[in-house]
Amino acid sequence: MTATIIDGKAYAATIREKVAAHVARLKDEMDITPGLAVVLVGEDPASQVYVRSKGRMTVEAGMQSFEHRLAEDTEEQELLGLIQHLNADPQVHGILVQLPLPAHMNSDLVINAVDPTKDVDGFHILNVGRVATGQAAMVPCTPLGCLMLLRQQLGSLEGKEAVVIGRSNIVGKPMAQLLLGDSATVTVAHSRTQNLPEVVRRADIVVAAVGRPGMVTGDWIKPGATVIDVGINRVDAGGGKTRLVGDCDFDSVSEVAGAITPVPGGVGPMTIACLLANTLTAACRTHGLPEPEGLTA
Ligand SMILES: NC(=O)C1=CN([C@@H]2O[C@H](COP(=O)(O)OP(=O)(O)OC[C@H]3O[C@@H](n4cnc5c(N)ncnc54)[C@H](OP(=O)(O)O)[C@@H]3O)[C@@H](O)[C@H]2O)C=CC1
Ligand SMILES: Nc1nc(=O)c2c([nH]1)NC[C@@H]1CN(c3ccc(C(=O)N[C@@H](CCC(=O)O)C(=O)O)cc3)C=[N+]21
Repeated sequence: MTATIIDGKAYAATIREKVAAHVARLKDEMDITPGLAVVLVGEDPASQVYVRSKGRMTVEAGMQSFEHRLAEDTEEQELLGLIQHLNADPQVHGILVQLPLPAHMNSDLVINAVDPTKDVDGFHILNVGRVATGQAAMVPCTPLGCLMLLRQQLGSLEGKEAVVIGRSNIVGKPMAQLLLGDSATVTVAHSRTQNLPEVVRRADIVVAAVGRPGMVTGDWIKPGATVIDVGINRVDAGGGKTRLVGDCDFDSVSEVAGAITPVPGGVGPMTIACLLANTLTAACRTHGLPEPEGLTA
């Protein structure tokens, strides 16, 4: 079997168009321009790339983009002060603090300092609890993007066997909650899981969020399964060049799977599209306006 390639890049573009159309109406009819503030602490080159493309796509969707870059050795208190300032700024509807933060900062404290209604990453403890209990929340962008791709590919997820590899707070755990919310039967695997290939072979749906290039191979995959590859790994491509690969060995997995997301061009663009969607949703909620349909879980 040769897997269908799930074109996350194209699907993300349709979401960004929907967002842009709604933003244009908000501006026209209500004189409201949704705004997203992105805070980057330190000089990590990969993070700088994400922050730049987030800023560009925010502006392309008709929203305001505010970028704050702080030095690596910034005191935690200064970052908390900036967050208070953004919480109070009516032009800012969404706040994203790029992770990971430098080691001298307490990430939980920083994340929970963001006003939960502006927490477009969905990492605040209140949003985590709302997602877990099925209440209206800000849903983390990467898992939301994966859920959208799965629904589009499979229709209903009800009763499907899903295996999520990875249990981080930003991908694995919220992904498991969303799959459960759609009535899949969910297993969360991690570095201590025994017989991982066997566990994964049961799955109709595999979400790989590990950070190990090519770890999942074709012999782990049930024929016809849908595979969502969240991994973003930069590897040596020879001649001083690098390239991005996922957590799945694309060539062998795509011979067995029914459908698979590529890296790049799969989950990554969906993450950014969902960030814009969350910013729009936050702006609508702040102003007590109806939310756009189909842009949240
Ligand atoms: N496409 C996108 O938009 C995004 C992509 N990513 C990418 O997704 C990947 C995961 O990110 P993130 O969740 O932040 O990573 P973390 O490092 O926070 O978590 C990795 C998880 O993988 C598990 N793990 C590690 N090694 C193994 C192994 N050998 N077998 C099974 N499980 C293992 C860990 O288990 P344990 O808990 O036991 O240590 C952990 O739960 C990365 O490649 C990252 O770059 C991340 C965010 C967004
Ligand atoms: N607070 C916070 N929220 C995040 O959502 C967050 C974060 N911190 N820290 C880092 C990770 C990583 N992440 C990605 C987003 C887009 C792509 C993306 O668009 N990738 C493109 C390729 C980009 C390239 O070529 O480098 C693709 O997969 O096609 C990747 C990774 C968000 N993260």
